Amino acid sequence: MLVAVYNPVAGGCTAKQVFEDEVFPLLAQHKKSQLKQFSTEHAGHAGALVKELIDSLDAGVQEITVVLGSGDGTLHEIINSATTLNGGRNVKVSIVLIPCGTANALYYSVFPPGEGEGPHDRLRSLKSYLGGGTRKPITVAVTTPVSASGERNPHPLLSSVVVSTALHASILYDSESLRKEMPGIERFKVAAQQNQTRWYHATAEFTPIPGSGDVQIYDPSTKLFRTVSESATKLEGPFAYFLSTVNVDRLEVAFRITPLAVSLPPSEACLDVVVLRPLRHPDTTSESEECRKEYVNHLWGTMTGAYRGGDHVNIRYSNGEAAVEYYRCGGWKWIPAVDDERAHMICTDGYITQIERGGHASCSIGSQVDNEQFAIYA
Ligand SMILES: Nc1ncnc2c1ncn2[C@@H]1O[C@H](COP(=O)(O)OP(=O)(O)OP(=O)(O)O)[C@@H](O)[C@H]1O
Repeated sequence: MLVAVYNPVAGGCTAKQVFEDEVFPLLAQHKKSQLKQFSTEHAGHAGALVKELIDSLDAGVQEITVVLGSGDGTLHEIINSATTLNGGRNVKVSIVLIPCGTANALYYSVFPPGEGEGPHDRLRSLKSYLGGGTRKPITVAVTTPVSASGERNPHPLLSSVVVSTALHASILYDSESLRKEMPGIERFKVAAQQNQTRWYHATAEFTPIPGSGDVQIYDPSTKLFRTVSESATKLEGPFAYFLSTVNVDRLEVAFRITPLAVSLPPSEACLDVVVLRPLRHPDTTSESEECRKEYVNHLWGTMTGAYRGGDHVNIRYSNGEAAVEYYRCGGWKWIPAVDDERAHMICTDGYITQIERGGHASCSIGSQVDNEQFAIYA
């Protein structure tokens, strides 16, 4: 089954126009105009629609192709509604992605614009599909909130781009209220400034990559990953930044936060995690107001490297230590300090979930079955 779904309010509200002017005419040229078409009417609609369509398929039909005009958030809704992990049928979902959102992290990671390239072609996934191109599996990260009594939430949250806490989760949380006045990526920058002196108290624990059986860290002196000892797989806060990605090396077209996902690709599905802990900086001697203010310069000095092609991963402090701790793992557990309210926020592809006080969140790479259910035409 082939369907078209677009979110008319994603990004700069361009999806309707893009579909009418570019997507539908190209589909018609390829004799594929007989498809069901939907414009989403409310948040959550895309996920409900695709789930309904899957449920209506004849028993023998094992695949649905969705020409999707949206950002990463609407794709996130579809994945979470359709996944077998949340009771969905085991039907393969192939996405033809038309980037109509604000950040479009997945699209720009799969189709990065070349250096000095002009306006970016937003029909590359569609052209791949029409030309019989490749279905690239979408690896999922599975995040489970766990209550104070140790009860795992029965509905895990799937992500196809990012799972984060700390600064990034705060940015996504605060930027949502700025969406109307700032439809573009500038709202993320405003929210970042609002949160730049906040640190997050928590403990993070990494679990091994399933195949290799180890947790790895990037070493800028060798420009390679190495195995970390078991005792070094547990990190104490405070944290400024804690973010893991799957499928992407960037969160916006020019913000390559996990560049090694592409430049040093892993041999199997895993999570790339970028961590910044202020007290690792040689000049940061305490958690005082003064140190927090001073650390803002170090924070942005490092993070802006993501806008320079991802060179933050090679920045080193005066003591030779890497500014960024860049891990590769099979999963992680985030245990917020009970009295740090903001440390209880988890962001999964832009959606914010609160961890129960006294509880924690665990995130792991999806199983082979989970990682084979969804794919994007690339
Ligand atoms: N008709 C609608 N009215 C209001 N909200 C909608 C409607 N249709 C979808 N949504 C919601 O719009 C939100 C934003 O969509 P989406 O994430 O695709 O775009 P974006 O946030 O602009 O882009 P990105 O995620 O790439 O930054 C989603 O949370 C989705 O649930």
